[in-house]
Amino acid sequence: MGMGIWGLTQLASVVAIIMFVRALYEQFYLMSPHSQISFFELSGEPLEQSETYTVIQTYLGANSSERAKVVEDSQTPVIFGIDDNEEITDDFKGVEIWWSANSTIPTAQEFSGRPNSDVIRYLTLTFDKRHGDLITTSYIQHVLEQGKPIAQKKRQLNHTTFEHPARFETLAMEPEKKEEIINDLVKFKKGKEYYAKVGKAWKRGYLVYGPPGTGKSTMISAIANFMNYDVYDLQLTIVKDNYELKRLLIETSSKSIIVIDDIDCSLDFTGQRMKKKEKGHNDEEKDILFKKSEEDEDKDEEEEINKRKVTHSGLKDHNFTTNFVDKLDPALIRRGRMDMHIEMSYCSYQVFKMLAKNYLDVESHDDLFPIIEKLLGETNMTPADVAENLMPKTIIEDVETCVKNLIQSLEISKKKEKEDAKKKTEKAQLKADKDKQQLAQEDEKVEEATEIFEEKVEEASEKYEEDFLII
Ligand SMILES: Nc1ncnc2c1ncn2[C@@H]1O[C@H](COP(=O)(O)OP(=O)(O)OP(=O)(O)O)[C@@H](O)[C@H]1O
Ligand SMILES: [Mg+2]
Repeated sequence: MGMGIWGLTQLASVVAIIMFVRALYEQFYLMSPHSQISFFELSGEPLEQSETYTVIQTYLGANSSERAKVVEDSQTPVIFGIDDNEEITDDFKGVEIWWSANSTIPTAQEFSGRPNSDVIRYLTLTFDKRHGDLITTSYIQHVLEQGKPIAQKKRQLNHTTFEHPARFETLAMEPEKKEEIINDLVKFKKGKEYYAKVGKAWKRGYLVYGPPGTGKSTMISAIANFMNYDVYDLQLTIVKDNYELKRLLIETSSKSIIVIDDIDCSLDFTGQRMKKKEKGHNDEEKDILFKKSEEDEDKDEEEEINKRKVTHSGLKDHNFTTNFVDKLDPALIRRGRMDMHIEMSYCSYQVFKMLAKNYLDVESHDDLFPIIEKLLGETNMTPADVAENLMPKTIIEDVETCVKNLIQSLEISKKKEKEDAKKKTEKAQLKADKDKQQLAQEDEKVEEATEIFEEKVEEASEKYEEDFLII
């Protein structure tokens, strides 16, 4: 009906008006159309990435179907977010939004405290000014809500951006053992063809174990530096199943070491581990699994998985554990699958000498070194504690004072160990006495009960006799 009153001319003029408005709009659009909001990577706190930045990056990465496709096709690791100078277009309720990733060289000191702080990254959101309200009220909230859960999952895999100063040269351990590990790594690195020839996946598993402070983390840093790989921290406690683990592993870039923090999940480990645990729950185990994948014939694409097992008593009963154990591919974590077992142990005299060389630049001392050798044979001290004791406490402390400090600590440690042992014996004795006492008490009770029983029997038979007589 409405259309009926519109003649052709009217319609033509409406079209004209629309076109005119559109031209005006376009002109307006080109003149002052956009607003921009930027989100910086750093939160202002040293070494801390802005949560918002991470969440947005995650949202953008997860949202880009095109990127996902590329990933599927080429089997390249998924890298969340967008890369420098890349642009992503998003659509929200029919409104187009543009995201770009940029970086700038810092001019002020405000972003200091970050290793490799050569650039500051930021994400810029560009949108039509007319949609300002929608963007600032709904869209940003939408992005954060969508990105957050994924970002949280992603955090299971923390890329450690710190520099790792540890090198094999400064890692104190028996030289033969160290050499064996280095040779193994070199062989692995060069073994691409060999692995392909024998039809084996190009991967390598290491189990690093030992009490706290014996250098397990230092060993991993040394390996990372030696292989020139990135280090990722993966918390197995949050990984629900195999699928998720695989997804996380794909997320890592190639040439990376993945450190997996794991609670004691009582996998079918050998009795050796159980024996260790009996000694004390301080023992820690750490698995490293190296995995290399071939992507480019010429490129040395490598991936490492470093799996770490921590025996933290407090975490033992946690639910994730059982979930995890049930669902995770045991092949990835079983001790038997590890190609090499590396035991990090308490400081030996040989290890002490390396630490003394590293920390004090001293190779021998006629009077003091023999004392240390004797003490190290009598008490257990971790390389971490030895190193700590060797470090000059003040700038005026000389080598001799430092070595003497260590001797003092070793003596204290020896005394404490003796006292602990004594206490333990005393405690055991006390318990034995108590058990004996309890046993005696129980015997007494049995005796008493027997007496009562006999009395009762007697009473009963007497009564019986009486009754019998009555009858
Ligand atoms: N074998 C070692 N050689 C050189 N330095 C060592 C060694 N072991 C320990 N250290 C020193 O002690 C510190 C702590 O060692 P590290 O963190 O590697 O021990 P860990 O076995 O990983 O301990 P935790 O079980 O507590 O994680 C290191 O920063 C390093 O300076
Ligand atoms: Mg450690």
